[in-house]
Amino acid sequence: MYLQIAIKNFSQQTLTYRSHMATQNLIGYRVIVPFGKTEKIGLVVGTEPNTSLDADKIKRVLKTLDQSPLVLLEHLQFLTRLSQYYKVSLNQLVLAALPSTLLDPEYPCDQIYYGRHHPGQTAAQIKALNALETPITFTDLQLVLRPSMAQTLIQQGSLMPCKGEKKPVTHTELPTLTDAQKSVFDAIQQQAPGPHLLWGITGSGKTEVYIHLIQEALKRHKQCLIMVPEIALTPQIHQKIAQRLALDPVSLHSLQPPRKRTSYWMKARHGDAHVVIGTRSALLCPIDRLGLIIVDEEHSDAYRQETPFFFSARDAAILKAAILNIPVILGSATPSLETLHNAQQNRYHLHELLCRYNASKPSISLVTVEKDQYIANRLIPIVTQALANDTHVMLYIGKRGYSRLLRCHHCGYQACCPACERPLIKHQTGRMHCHNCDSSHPSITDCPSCQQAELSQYGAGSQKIVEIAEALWPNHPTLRVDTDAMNKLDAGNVLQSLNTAPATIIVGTQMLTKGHDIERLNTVIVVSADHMLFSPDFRGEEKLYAELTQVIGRSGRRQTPGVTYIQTQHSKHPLFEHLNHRKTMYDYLLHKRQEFMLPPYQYMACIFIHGPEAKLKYLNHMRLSQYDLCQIIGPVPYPAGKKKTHVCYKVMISSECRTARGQCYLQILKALSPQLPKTATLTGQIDSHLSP
Ligand SMILES: Nc1ncnc2c1ncn2[C@@H]1O[C@H](COP(=O)(O)OP(=O)(O)OP(=O)(O)O)[C@@H](O)[C@H]1O
Ligand SMILES: [Zn+2]
Repeated sequence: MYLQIAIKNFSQQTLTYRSHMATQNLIGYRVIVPFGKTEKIGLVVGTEPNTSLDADKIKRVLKTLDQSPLVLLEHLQFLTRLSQYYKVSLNQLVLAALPSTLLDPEYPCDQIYYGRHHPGQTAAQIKALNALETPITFTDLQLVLRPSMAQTLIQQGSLMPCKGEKKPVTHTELPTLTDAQKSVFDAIQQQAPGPHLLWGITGSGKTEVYIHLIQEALKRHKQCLIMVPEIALTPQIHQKIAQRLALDPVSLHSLQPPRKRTSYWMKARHGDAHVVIGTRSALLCPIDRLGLIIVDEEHSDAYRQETPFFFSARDAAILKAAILNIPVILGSATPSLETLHNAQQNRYHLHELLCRYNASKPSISLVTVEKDQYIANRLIPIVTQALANDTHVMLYIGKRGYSRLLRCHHCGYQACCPACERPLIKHQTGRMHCHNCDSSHPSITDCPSCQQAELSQYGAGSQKIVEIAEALWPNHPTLRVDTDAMNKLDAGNVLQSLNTAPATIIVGTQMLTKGHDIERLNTVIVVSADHMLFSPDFRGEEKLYAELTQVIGRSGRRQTPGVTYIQTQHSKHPLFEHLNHRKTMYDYLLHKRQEFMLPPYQYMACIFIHGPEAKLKYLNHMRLSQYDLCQIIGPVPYPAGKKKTHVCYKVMISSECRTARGQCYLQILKALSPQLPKTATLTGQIDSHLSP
């Protein structure tokens, strides 16, 4: 018997080994195998009775590590389907699905235990548990604890071997759903399984509906997965679920230290966590008794993973739910055009929540600003009054940094990133940063091109707005929320703490927009919305609509009505005209897509070729052959990113037929790869909507 084993190796393909067990089915088990002069841990993903390889050269597995499969068959089936759809190797997907410690040969491999607090533990036991870093192997456990203590903890279930069991759920009383929420809840219960779009305006209580659905799933001894687009949203939902359902959800995200992540992953895998909250990678965790998936803020681009391979966690969630035959809820106030289109075509069930819970819809005013003004004069007393009323004020600015452009008024020189040619952004530290490729450069004052003038600064980023706010309202704290100021997890915690903080001016970027439920925030000012009105990205308007709706939605979420002021120089733009009428807005956006033959009316894919400039010059003149039912554009030059000496080319494929698109994509990859120099890399994105 030959085994296909997923294992870290250069080819990124699974490797073949000979089984050491005659009869046992090892699919889903971890094994130790010889690898060159060392040994490695791999996961068995398939078996075959024969092989076309030279049988004498195939090495034998040394040892099985797990007592039961670590990855379930259904989950392997999901990963296989995902690999077929995104044309990514199964090996890569399996490696991404497992926490790194579980494949680390340095980590001794015997039975793994993880710690669990529960009532009735003595102070000494709690202390011992706290001192342990779990998950822990049996061997390590003997080294860290007295054998008698280890024994007791295992016996009483405070240290759980990774096997899985059904933990009882405590029944809690949930807030009563409103009639509208109840009818959505009932409809989902009746129509499950399959994809459901929950299109509910901001503050309509989508989270409350999720919690009721989770409670029902728990009663059926199922586990639930809630996906959030950003780590910043995990603390809030974690706290809400823990409180409402009296249980301890586990979170899975990339900012966790490896051991902690492994411990949580194990709890999810073995059924010990009733509710798992996570960002896109959580979807790859083989949750034992998964009965419900919720994809909150489904429209978010953060569900798209680009490296090391491309996939959309939202779309993958739909695939997973189909394989497991369970419901998947896509929730948003501003669904993506793809999802809405699918609902309109009856491929997804559609549920709507049109009113806020116990609050009115915030009002929107457009405010004209003069070119050199950052905050319109007429808004200043409004903010002052809001702060005096002990309420928070949000100044939303979609951009980080201090000033956005450095230009010479004499010769027109503009400071740009030497690597990717995007404008450099000045930060308060004085240095200039490229937000595209994350590089940092020393500041320049005089124009390096004509030496005739100092560079002038244009456009404000969040740092500048903080400076302005501090000067205007010196007696109130300002809080800057962007990726330069804090990491995403801290942002979530800081925003949570605002509920009890004095009246604060919150200045921030997109980290603020989605899902946050901040009390006493009634006044929101969008400092500038114009940067995306004329974006070259065909999704620019869709994104701006979502961004604005989400920002507006942060205000007035309790009794006092919210007011949003949008500062613009283009108040006649159709986007503003439809801003308050979601149906006509979506008609407007969808109509444009149909007219220009863009998604969701077309399926797209992109291929990127990265490499040294000299070696890829020939791509400038290359003509790719045409494929039936597909349009192909490129190769065309594309911004290259970090490496100065490298260039990038992009090929775009679009088709009305999904299968034709997929085949064409593979054929182009096949045609391109043998021609490329070794130093070049080829990557691809299926369903990618990157702007041309
Ligand atoms: N039936 C209910 N009973 C009690 N409180 C509710 C109910 N429905 C909603 N709420 C409260 O109303 C507020 C807004 O609800 P929630 O955060 O669920 O809205 P949402 O639709 O998820 O909004 P967003 O899209 O902006 O994230 C919350 O504080 C929530 O607890
Ligand atoms: Zn750059």
